[in-house]
Amino acid sequence: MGSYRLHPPQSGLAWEVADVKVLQQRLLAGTHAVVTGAGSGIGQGICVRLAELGAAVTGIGRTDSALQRTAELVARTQGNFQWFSADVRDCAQVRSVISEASAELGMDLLVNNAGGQFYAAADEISDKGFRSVVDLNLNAVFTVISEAKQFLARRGGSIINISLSGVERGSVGLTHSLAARAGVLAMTKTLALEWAHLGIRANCVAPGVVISDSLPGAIASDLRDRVVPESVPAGRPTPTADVAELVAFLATPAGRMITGQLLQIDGAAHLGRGLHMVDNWPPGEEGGE
Ligand SMILES: CCCCC/C=C/C(=O)SCCNC(=O)CCNC(=O)[C@H](O)C(C)(C)COP(=O)(O)OP(=O)(O)OC[C@H]1O[C@@H](n2cnc3c(N)ncnc32)[C@H](O)[C@@H]1OP(=O)(O)O
Ligand SMILES: NC(=O)C1=CN([C@@H]2O[C@H](COP(=O)(O)OP(=O)(O)OC[C@H]3O[C@@H](n4cnc5c(N)ncnc54)[C@H](OP(=O)(O)O)[C@@H]3O)[C@@H](O)[C@H]2O)C=CC1
Repeated sequence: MGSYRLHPPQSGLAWEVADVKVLQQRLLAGTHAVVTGAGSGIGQGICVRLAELGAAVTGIGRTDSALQRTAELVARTQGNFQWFSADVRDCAQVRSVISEASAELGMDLLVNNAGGQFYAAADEISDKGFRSVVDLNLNAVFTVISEAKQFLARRGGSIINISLSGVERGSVGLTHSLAARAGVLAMTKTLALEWAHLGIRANCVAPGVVISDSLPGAIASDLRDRVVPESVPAGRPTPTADVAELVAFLATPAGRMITGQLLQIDGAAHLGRGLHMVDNWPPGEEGGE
């Protein structure tokens, strides 16, 4: 048996199609979804798809113009979208917007998507830098969930925490973020236990590389042309639309027995050698964030 090596994807595969939408139209009509980090990238894609499926969607983020752009995209689908400007690291702001958004509507789906980090070696991360990333990717998730619980409990709602593919193993340059995401995974499993009797489900959805408009152009092309082909067994990035479709599926009754799970949507990247094994990745001072 030869050693395993990555092969470029064959041409003509069934998955070489534009964004695929498999869920029944209006499947989420009558539901209310709250999405953090709604003004760009994955969060924006999730908002648009949920609204297209009939959910009333509330988006949260810090930048009004970005949230306004999501509102415009949702409007094209005849969907229902409201947004609140808030920093998820600010507990008082979180409590205020979650309760204002959900007092009447209740909450059927909460997507904790706001997140991010900078790439840095562990010995280059200051205490403040570590805490800042953990605050965004772990502490804020707890605050949002804590406030949302009373509304999720009304009808039995679903929590989806957006994570990172490979969260169960290490990755060079991501000490702070992986520490936070591992904490979120443990939190997710624990809440799946504690709140199962309320009908509240909790799962993590962990995308592999998603090349969205938010990434700087040089990073995006390096990921697409070199890093992904060299590290993702499927040889391709994860489309935002695929993440949105999975999130929507988990929110439907068909997902009612799925809870406490980590769903990695990454073309087997988590089983591969890891992005950090590719030369010149993570990006250093020349190309990094
Ligand atoms: C399958 C795996 C895929 C992997 C790819 C993953 C991709 C993504 O996650 S895409 C998401 C895209 N967006 C982002 O990642 C967001 C980019 N980052 C940020 O927005 C910010 O860095 C932040 C939110 C994570 C932190 O912001 P903030 O709290 O405002 O932090 P400050 O600027 O005030 O800095 C605090 C502290 O952190 C130090 N620091 C910041 N950048 C770096 C750096 N590159 N290297 C080292 N240290 C850094 C900064 O210096 C401050 O510390 P002190 O110097 O001690 O004050
Ligand atoms: N892109 C990728 O390859 C991957 C991304 N992920 C994860 O998916 C999630 C979304 O990433 P992606 O769409 O790529 O990145 P973006 O940077 O486009 O999205 C992050 C969003 O979160 C918002 N946000 C950031 N900080 C805060 C805050 N303190 N309060 C409220 N909102 C905040 C940002 O808006 P604003 O700054 O206006 O507040 C932004 O809209 C993140 O958790 C990311 O780590 C996971 C795997 C791979």
